Amino acid sequence: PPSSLLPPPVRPGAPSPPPAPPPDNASRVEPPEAPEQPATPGTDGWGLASGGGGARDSWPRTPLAPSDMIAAQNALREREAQESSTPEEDLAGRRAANASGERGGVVSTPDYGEKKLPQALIIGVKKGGTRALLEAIRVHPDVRAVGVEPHFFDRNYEKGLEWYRNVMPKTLDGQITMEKTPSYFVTNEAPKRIHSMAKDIKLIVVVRNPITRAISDYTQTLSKKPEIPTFEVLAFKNRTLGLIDASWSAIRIGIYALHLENWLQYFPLSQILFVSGERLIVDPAGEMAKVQDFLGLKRVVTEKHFYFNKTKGFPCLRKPEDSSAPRCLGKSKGRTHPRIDPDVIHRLRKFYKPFNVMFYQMTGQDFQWEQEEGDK
Ligand SMILES: Nc1ncnc2c1ncn2[C@@H]1O[C@H](COP(=O)(O)OS(=O)(=O)O)[C@@H](OP(=O)(O)O)[C@H]1O
Repeated sequence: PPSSLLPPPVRPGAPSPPPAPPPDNASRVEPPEAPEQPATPGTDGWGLASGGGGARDSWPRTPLAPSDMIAAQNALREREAQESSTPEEDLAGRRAANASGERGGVVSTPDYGEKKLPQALIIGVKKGGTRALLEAIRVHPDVRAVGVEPHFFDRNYEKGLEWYRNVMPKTLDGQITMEKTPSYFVTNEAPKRIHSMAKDIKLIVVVRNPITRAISDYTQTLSKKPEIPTFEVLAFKNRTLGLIDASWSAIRIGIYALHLENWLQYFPLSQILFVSGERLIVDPAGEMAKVQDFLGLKRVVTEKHFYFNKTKGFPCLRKPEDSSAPRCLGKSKGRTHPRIDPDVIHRLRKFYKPFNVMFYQMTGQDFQWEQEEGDK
């Protein structure tokens, strides 16, 4: 199997506990609740939440790398751990949406009901399109989702299930509670922990061409830390020999077959939905139909909820007539990727191909990444 081609993953040390997230602060619907689990004093509580899959949660580099590389990589990792994928950063026009007390075209339910543990999770992948998916599915009146990433099963697990439940929005009978934390997909302990909470939970993974995903991941880091080495430098253990550094998290996260193997020890394939990150952009309604079917929901989110915003280059959620606020994701999505040396792309294609093929076999879905240019 492809995993035998890889160096064994190095287990990271226990991460330091991050600040506690506030309750559903992304609910665009209801008036804010009094925080039962306030953010740690002196921190912003949320701004430091990872965009998911940062190296801290997964795969530090091997000690074989030269020391200067390790220093650069450590710096990188620290920065990745500080990446944010909060709705504040991701969503344009959220305040306006809040002010109008409206929720993606669906009139909100007031703050009734009770907080429940999630019945469905978006577990990955980082930079796959997870924010777009969450924002689209929460338009559905039978879905309530926490907008921020709770990172319960990777960083906050010791806080316990009651803490986790408190992070969730209140739901009415029949509504599904959801959250997204893209780093779960690459967290070794996550499947076991999630299984012990709810073995019938539904899991959603948004996957994207691993090469594009890696470049997107790198671009995010670069935007915060312009002095990091080039993608080409970080991608190789030995460029002359063409040896890809599979321990760099940007590369490692894209070895989907490897991570999936871990999930399949605990969950049947039928409990996992794989959403194409590429199709989520070109046919959001089509992908949302699959998501709603998988969740056992009526197909409420359809073509009429989306329009293609040419300026952004992405689909955005349509607003109801009485509101002018845009519902496109913010500027942290759709950053311009740096141009990567075509030889490096070529080498990465060769590297990922066996893993991609294995992933297609495991899932029974062909995501057609071999047909793509590489970085799109
Ligand atoms: N509708 C819409 N609007 C904007 N962006 C969209 C959309 N659908 C998918 N995408 C793609 O989502 C990519 C970011 O993925 P994530 O939201 O999973 O990132 S994160 O892990 O939460 O940081 C982001 O990656 P980059 O383009 O590389 O920034 C987008 O390509």
